[in-house]
Amino acid sequence: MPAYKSIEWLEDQKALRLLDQTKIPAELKYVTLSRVEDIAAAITDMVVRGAPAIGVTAAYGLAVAAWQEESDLLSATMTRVADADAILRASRPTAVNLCWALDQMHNRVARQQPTSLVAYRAALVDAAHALAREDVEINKAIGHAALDIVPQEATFIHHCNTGGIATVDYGTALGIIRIAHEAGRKVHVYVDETRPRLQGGRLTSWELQQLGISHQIIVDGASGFVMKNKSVDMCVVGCDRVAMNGDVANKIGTYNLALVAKAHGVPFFVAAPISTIDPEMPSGDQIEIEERPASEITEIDGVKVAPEGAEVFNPAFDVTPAHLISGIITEKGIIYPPFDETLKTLFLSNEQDHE
Ligand SMILES: CSC[C@@H](O)[C@@H](O)C(=O)COP(=O)(O)O
Repeated sequence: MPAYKSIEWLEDQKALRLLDQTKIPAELKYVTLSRVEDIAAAITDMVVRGAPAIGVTAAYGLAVAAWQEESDLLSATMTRVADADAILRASRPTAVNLCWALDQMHNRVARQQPTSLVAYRAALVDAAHALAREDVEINKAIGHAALDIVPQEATFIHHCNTGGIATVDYGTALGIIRIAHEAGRKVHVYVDETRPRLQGGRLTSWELQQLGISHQIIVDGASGFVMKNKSVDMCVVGCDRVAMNGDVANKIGTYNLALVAKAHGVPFFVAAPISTIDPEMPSGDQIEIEERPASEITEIDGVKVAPEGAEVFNPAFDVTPAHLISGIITEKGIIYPPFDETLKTLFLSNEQDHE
């Protein structure tokens, strides 16, 4: 059992404790944050990362903001929380979970109709706890739904990091692998190292080690060779946003992996909590793709590896078109192409569940 918590509310300090993902695997280090500005910076700087994890972190960020307010006025605290919302919403653009979690916080707190500061702060903390709890349940449900398609002996290729640290626990795509392993399936994972931040080589490999799951790190460019020469049963990846036509935004390199999978006839599955379906996005073309600093590519651990002055284009995500996706695995089951109608139905049923 992993002995770490990705995200933890410290009730005595009214603060959020995050596992610092920039330090793994060298160190298991936590940061304690009691200012919303620091929480937003932790999201931007990827101290915490992974779509569900940043959603839940932002949710707790609102609770932190409510305690940061020094006046004992409900109205001033609500203004502080509204300001915090704007800061958190702008911390990373691609994962829809961030905005979804913030919207959920407001809806859930409003349903409580808190009339005192004490009740308002408590409602925020309770709503964030609920989102955190639900995240774990959703991930387990995704993993169990996938058992139907995971063979008794299963070899996966996995991209980026979608595990317990990218969520509150279990993970989405990595949760599928974990639950298959726990269910007694014989599992092996080829772990895309995932340039430039090495979420695979640093984080996924570390998580799989803790879980005792057989795996080998490969460079991103090796997936074609691996699919050609090894027997790969399926690719599983996570996602940051699902458009209504089934296009999916995920870590840069996911699209390449999907193309290679198509070329080799390897099924390509996306693990997606229903909260990642974005009704505002008709297709992947409208999804905002975050661009990150050049230094992520030109430097490794602070050491320059590119020529001085080299220009860089560093999109952090790409969009995999629906026609390359074999299925989307959600907490309510696996959906298959064409995705449009099923995505609409799933999204609406999820809305009703949260009313
Ligand atoms: C369960 S995590 C799903 C996605 O957020 C994950 O695949 C991913 O692309 C993470 O990107 P990152 O830039 O590391 O936050």
